[in-house]
Amino acid sequence: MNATVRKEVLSCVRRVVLKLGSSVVTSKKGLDRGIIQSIVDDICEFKAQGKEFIVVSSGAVAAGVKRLGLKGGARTIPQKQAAASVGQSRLMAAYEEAFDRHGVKVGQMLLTKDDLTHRRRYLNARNTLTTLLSLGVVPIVNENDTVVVDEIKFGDNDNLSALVATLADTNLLLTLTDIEGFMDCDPRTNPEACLISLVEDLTPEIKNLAGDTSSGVGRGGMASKMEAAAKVRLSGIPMIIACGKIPHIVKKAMEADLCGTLIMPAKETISARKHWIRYNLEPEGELIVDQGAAAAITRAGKSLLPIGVIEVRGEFEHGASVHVVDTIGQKLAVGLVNYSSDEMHKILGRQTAEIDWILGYRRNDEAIHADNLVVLNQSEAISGKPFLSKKIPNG
Ligand SMILES: Nc1ncnc2c1ncn2[C@@H]1O[C@H](COP(=O)(O)OP(=O)(O)O)[C@@H](O)[C@H]1O
Ligand SMILES: N[C@@H](CCC(=O)OP(=O)(O)O)C(=O)O
Repeated sequence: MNATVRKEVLSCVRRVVLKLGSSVVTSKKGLDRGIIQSIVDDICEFKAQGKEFIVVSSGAVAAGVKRLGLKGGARTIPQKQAAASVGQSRLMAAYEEAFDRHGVKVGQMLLTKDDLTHRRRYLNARNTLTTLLSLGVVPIVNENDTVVVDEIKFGDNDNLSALVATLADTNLLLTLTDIEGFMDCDPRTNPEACLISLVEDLTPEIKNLAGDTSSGVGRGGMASKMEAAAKVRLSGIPMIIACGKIPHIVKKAMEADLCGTLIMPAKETISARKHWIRYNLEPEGELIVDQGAAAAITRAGKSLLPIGVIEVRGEFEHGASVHVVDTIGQKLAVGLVNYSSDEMHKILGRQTAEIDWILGYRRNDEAIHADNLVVLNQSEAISGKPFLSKKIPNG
């Protein structure tokens, strides 16, 4: 069953985001050029067959720390940024050299969270990525650590790779780390840990099995890989988490070998635009809605009308992202609101036909149009099934 599912999922893969963790591309001595070369060799084999790859590579900070000889690592934010600056150019040089052996060109793309929040910049990033791919170039992506501080970071490259996978319309997110795959507990603290080789439905129970990092160089651990999985599966993209230290792991994973963990796409997916609304924007306020409106948007897929809104929280402009919340405080949806918070205060609870004479104009009939509204936990709510995972001890 597991083998059949893998073959089926991988048979239609054309474009891949390959995420390489710091623990894969670096060792205690700094950048691990041997590993990088062998992964690049595998990529080029598939590239020659017409498959496209985008590499999201961590390792700049870890490589920079070594290069700068910072004993005890980069402690402060400026130190991390300095290390990233030094390490990033070394990282790129290693990829240049490795791909050059195959006559393949690479292009660097350093992104910040802001780049993927603003719609125009998001679309620009998409154009650049697809143009690079059409020119046969392998884009090497990383977060632009030198200009961002913790509050405005993606935080980790797992989440960044998931956003890139959706942005670039890929068919697989292949994440290589320092561990066999996703296990039922952290193998570093529990030697009894078993590999979960197939995850069909990413329920909260499954996600809770993932812990933080203990590698010393990684960020986010398995928990951020599960966040990434939740993001890509909602775009219909499967994810494989496997160990980057295993020889020819890219080849094995792409050829449906039973390595690592395969996380299946959700049965109900959302469009790339709705995905952007849900995962790339930071909600700036809340609209509290009555029971009727809650049912209309969550069960019937309707727009949110001003009449169903009973309270407005926060200050926002029209076009901002806001949460839609029910009367017991549950976040039901997120969407782009057609009126500012000041306007919403005036029109809440009122009929659409009244908007004109209350405001003197009517921008839209809806507070949030259904096209700009994303119901949260959609896949779980719709499938309503208990989770099912297949466990194969150590393989
Ligand atoms: N349930 C789990 N299964 C596997 N690994 C886990 C789990 N929970 C926590 N981890 C930790 O996650 C680490 C991998 O994440 P991380 O160190 O961030 O790697 P990377 O640098 O590749 O992103 C593993 O080394 C392991 O210690
Ligand atoms: N942008 C950072 C990587 C941050 C990160 O997420 O690291 P990892 O958990 O190893 O993927 C760097 O290049 O060092």
